Amino acid sequence: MSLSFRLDGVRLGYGHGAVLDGIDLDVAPGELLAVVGSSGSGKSTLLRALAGLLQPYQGKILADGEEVRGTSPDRAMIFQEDGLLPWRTVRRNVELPLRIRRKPLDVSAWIERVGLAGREDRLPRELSGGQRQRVQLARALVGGPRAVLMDEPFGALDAQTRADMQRLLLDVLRDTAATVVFVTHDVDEALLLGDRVAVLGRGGIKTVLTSATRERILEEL
Ligand SMILES: Nc1ncnc2c1ncn2[C@@H]1O[C@H](COP(=O)(O)OP(=O)(O)OP(=O)(O)O)[C@@H](O)[C@H]1O
Repeated sequence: MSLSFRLDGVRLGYGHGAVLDGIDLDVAPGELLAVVGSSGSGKSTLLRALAGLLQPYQGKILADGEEVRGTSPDRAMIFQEDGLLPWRTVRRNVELPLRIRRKPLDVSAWIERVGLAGREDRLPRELSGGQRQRVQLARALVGGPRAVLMDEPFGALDAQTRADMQRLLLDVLRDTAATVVFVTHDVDEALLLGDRVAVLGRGGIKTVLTSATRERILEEL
């Protein structure tokens, strides 16, 4: 069920030179890979490429051995902010992946799972930042994706809400088989969530740490 990724000699950019080059990376099925790096190091760029939103200039990106050529409902994305459709209620935002796949619109269990029961009919602007990220989490998982790509999803939240969301994420991921790539600039978040931690810098992946410590990550950053 969970997806594996393989990047082989990947070069990524936006038409004016490479942002990342020579990227070789394997992500195992069911793994949670945290990606850290300073601002501008290319974390979002890497994630966009895994999502199929950005094609490499060179090299290959494979998902379960198949080249990634565009987006797929198998690979759900969660953004830091503005990931929801502002004119749709909580329920109708969460239903979206099911509508696209013409599946039954059975979302109540996920809305309850993320702690939003009773708020189904609210619009995103009527929710707190943390609640909006709960909606994104439910929407990402409701269709049973094989991978979830998360771009600093808790980066704009206060410390307590962020800690609550990290706990919720670890909890709900136990019920899914999804592979997760989680981008953050927060070393502690990467340590808490990641099975492994990839450190980006100087246009590439500096290292992938299997048993990461705070000191080791800070050394590499
Ligand atoms: N759409 C775009 N068009 C042109 N250049 C871009 C685009 N998106 C990002 N870049 C450039 O690519 C580089 C890497 O950006 P990216 O957003 O991947 O970094 P990041 O590590 O996610 O940063 P942050 O932590 O600040 O979000 C930056 O130099 C940025 O200016």
